[in-house]
Amino acid sequence: MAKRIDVKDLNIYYSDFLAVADVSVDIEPNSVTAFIGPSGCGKSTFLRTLNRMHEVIPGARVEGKVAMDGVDLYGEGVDPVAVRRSIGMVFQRPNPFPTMSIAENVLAGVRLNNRRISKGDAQDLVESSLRGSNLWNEVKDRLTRPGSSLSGGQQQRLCIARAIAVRPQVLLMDEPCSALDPISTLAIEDLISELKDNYTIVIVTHNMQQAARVSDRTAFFNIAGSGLPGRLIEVDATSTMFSSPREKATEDYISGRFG
Ligand SMILES: Nc1ncnc2c1ncn2[C@@H]1O[C@H](COP(=O)(O)OP(=O)(O)OP(=O)(O)O)[C@@H](O)[C@H]1O
Repeated sequence: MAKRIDVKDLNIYYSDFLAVADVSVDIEPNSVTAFIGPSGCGKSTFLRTLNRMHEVIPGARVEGKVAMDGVDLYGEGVDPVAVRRSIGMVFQRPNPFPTMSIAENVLAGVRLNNRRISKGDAQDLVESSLRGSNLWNEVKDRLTRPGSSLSGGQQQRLCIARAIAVRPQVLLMDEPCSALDPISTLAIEDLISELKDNYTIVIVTHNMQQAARVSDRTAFFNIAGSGLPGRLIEVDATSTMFSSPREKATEDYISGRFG
């Protein structure tokens, strides 16, 4: 079941460097939220705090609150591994395990979580996950071939299948199409629109047309200068952000005047 994420007064650090300051935003369930903004404003950094991937970097930490359906993800006793299981992530470059078979790639996250699974259940999970990522018809006859035998766009859909196989509630996508050709990009965008029936989706994108095409809400981040923290400038329905943003900086960015 898709869940909502509420962020309140979040400051994000790399050691002493305050990379992103004072973010408060609500991310609605069963919707696609796009993060846009110029390079270095902290979109990826902020995205990684939503499933506690940020703290994997030595010295990296946060102040403030990130809650999923009211539960503080940084609360005492919360297991970061469980957080990452319920909030999955898809990266910029498709990163299937190259020598592992297509089927085993889908199951990799499940196996990592030490879940025992019967052969029949594994087959069902492979099929449902690949159907969920719109890849089943293309690979059903070659599930034992290595992940690296697929095209870039297929590999990215394989990674999405791997992410949804662990049944997350939220999917974070960090520029998932930036390494893909236009056709594969459209396939992933169609898939994102379908996935929001079941998941809450957050996508970082440099492509404004993509944000306009796939997202329901858009959050614009900006940075006033190098060495200064990135900040969330405004967030609203995507149609509003692209037609009548409140802030001039948003309008300038969207209309290509900077960034
Ligand atoms: N591992 C890290 N260690 C230290 N500083 C980092 C690290 N990763 C990112 N930063 C810094 O944090 C700030 C935000 O970077 P981030 O990659 O989140 O921005 P971004 O908006 O996603 O950029 P881009 O659009 O170029 O991917 C930058 O100043 C960057 O140099």
